[in-house]
Amino acid sequence: MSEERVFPFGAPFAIGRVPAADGAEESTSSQDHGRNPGMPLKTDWFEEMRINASAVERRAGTLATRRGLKKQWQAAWLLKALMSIDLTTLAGDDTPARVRRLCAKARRPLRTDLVEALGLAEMPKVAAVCVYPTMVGPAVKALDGSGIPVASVATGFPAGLMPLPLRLEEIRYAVSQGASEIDIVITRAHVFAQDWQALYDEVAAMREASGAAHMKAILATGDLKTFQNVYSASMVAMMAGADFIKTSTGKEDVNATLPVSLVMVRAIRDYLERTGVKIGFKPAGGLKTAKDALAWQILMKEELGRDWLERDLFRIGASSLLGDIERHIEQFLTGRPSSAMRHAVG
Ligand SMILES: O=C[C@H](O)COP(=O)(O)O
Repeated sequence: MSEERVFPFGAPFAIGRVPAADGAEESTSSQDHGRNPGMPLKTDWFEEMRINASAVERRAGTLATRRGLKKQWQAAWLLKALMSIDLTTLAGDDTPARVRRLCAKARRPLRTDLVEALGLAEMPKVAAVCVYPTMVGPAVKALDGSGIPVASVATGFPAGLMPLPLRLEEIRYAVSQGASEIDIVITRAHVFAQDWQALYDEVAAMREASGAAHMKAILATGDLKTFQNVYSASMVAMMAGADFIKTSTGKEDVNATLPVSLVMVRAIRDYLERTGVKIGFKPAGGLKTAKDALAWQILMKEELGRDWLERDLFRIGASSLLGDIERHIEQFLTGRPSSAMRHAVG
């Protein structure tokens, strides 16, 4: 496979760059957008908001098709998606051995021959490894020296139905084990009761317990029932200091969907307009295909812009997406369909 076939726009892009949709390479150097300082609760920012559900569904439905990525850019976008993955294992039968295997994959998510064929100077890495609190220690050890952060779910994941002091203690435990990112779950009942003060107070307390660790707030949107609830919960989580808002635990009946993600990214856009603060977005749960990854990348770029293709503002939470991305990159490089059995599961 000649370099020209793979990169008709010229020299291979460097890690941390992604070609523009029109093919022009544009720098989007990774920058740390820092922490969300949060702000006092202002319910008037969302209580008056009316969301037109059919307009949301329509817009989400056209997003993935509106901007068909030119075939020659797809490998670059998929590589970018791979580098945005929070590679996850959150199963009752997780063991340190499984977590070590996952960390080995996080360090080397692509086969060496594919890395070479892409003309990359170094092995790309996933954005983070995401595990349960008791698996943080083994993950930190296995990732030592790699620069890959460990994210821990906490606060009684996935249901969140534990007393708040225990949920806060769980955060502190995960941080003490070396987690530098904490994925919290909100109390859904506060949303059903429209008790925004209670929701704000719990998320703010979780943010404080996270200390220097970046905090992602999982809204469990499949439980929240209405777009209105999703928008309001997004706003409250951001006001309370969440650095990222995340759709789902992967355990709800309905996990990440494009319409719900659209509502969340619009909330991020509104928050940015009002405060100047950039909040990250993490779709999670049920994202398994390269096509899914591209659809969410298009959503980010169309709705929020190029900065939200970088992993400091965009993550994909997934336990079984990497294999399909690797398969599609190989298919792109060879021009032939690649069999799933040639790739590691996950
Ligand atoms: O936070 C990440 C999710 O739990 C992953 O869900 P998944 O197993 O459906 O990919």
